[in-house]
Amino acid sequence: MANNSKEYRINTRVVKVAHKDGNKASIPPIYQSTTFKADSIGSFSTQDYDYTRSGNPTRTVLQDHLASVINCKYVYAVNSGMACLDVILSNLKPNDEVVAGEDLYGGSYRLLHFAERKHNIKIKHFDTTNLPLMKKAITRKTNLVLLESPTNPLINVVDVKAIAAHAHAVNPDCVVVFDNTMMTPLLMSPLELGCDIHYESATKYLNGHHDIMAGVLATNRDDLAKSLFYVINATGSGLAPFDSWLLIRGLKTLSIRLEREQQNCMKLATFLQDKGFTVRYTGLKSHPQHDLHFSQCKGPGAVLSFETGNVAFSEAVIKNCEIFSTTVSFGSVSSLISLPLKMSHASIDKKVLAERNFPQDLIRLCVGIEDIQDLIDDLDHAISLAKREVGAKL
Ligand SMILES: Cc1ncc(COP(=O)(O)O)c(C=O)c1O
Ligand SMILES: N[C@@H](CCSC[C@H](N)C(=O)O)C(=O)O
Repeated sequence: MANNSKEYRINTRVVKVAHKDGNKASIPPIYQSTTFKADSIGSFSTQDYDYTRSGNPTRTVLQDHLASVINCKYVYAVNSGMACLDVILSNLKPNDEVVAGEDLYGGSYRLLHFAERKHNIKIKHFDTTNLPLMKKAITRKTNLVLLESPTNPLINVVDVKAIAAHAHAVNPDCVVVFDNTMMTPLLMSPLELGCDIHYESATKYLNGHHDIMAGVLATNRDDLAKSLFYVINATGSGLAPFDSWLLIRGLKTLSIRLEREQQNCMKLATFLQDKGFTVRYTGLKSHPQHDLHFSQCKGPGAVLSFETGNVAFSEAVIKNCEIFSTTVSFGSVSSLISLPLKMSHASIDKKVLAERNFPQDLIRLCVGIEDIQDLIDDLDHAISLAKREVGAKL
């Protein structure tokens, strides 16, 4: 895969989309075509494009662009973040063992256990923040390790370098996979920390406008690239041309969006902490893994969660917000608020959530680019109304 602008810094690479167009269009054209003509029957098998499931020029521009942003050898764009994990799991064999976090995004948890039931894969969950425990859990029998950091929505931080190094030391064939949805390539480089596959839901920050579903898989390993592409082509999960084009467009503003979202998020975290709530955000010095986070990331991201101590109160805060809309997802220019237990993480069995002490009152904020004073006023107003409605002494 071409990596044309490696010499530039990431904030430039994210804007500079390399492409060749016969008409010198400044923006890459959308090849809204499922098929491509063969010069002759003989040339069919050697031409770059024959059928969009196998490859499409707009998707190629996106993938090359992302390879430049991520600074890696191979990128594949697929039709959702979950499709990334599905493609990865499709390469496992019956009885293969997966070690994953117990604090994973709800949809990832659901897909892992679907694969366990359907393909007879063994899934083991551990507290990934506990390094000695992880070192015991990952053995020579472990075929795949799945990590997320900071986790969604508990904002727990994982020592990625140490876990990847251990996994490869005990089993050189173990594939270490990292879900980088919360950080993006701008804030974290999982491949440089020793992971074999970096994937993320491009539905979130990479696109940034909540108008497409997409996923991105990145690797430097030739063997893994081959097996990932095999599944994408065989199953048809490659990203459609128009969505690829929209993602190219969205990506160009990633760096300024993220900068503003992080500034806003930091101010909201401080505001909520000053109000007396228990805030989970790596940008706060009070986060127990603040230093570990900043040893592997360039910023805190723009998702925080906080506990109020009272489920009814949390629900009332959410209901009374006006700018923060009650919506799942994150990474968009607009701010969102949600109750993970009943929304983004509702796909995890209630019993499992209870066993893991998942806070029922946990509110998640996904911070956008609006005026910070309006965001603070919106939350402040919602908190005041909630106090009146629920009568909580907070
Ligand atoms: C951390 C994380 N990974 C993966 C996904 C899945 O992405 P998608 O919704 O694009 O399938 C999500 C959210 O949906 C997520 O929050
Ligand atoms: N109904 C959806 C819920 C998606 S949650 C999306 C996002 N990852 C988040 O954390 O908000 C489902 O069943 O997957």
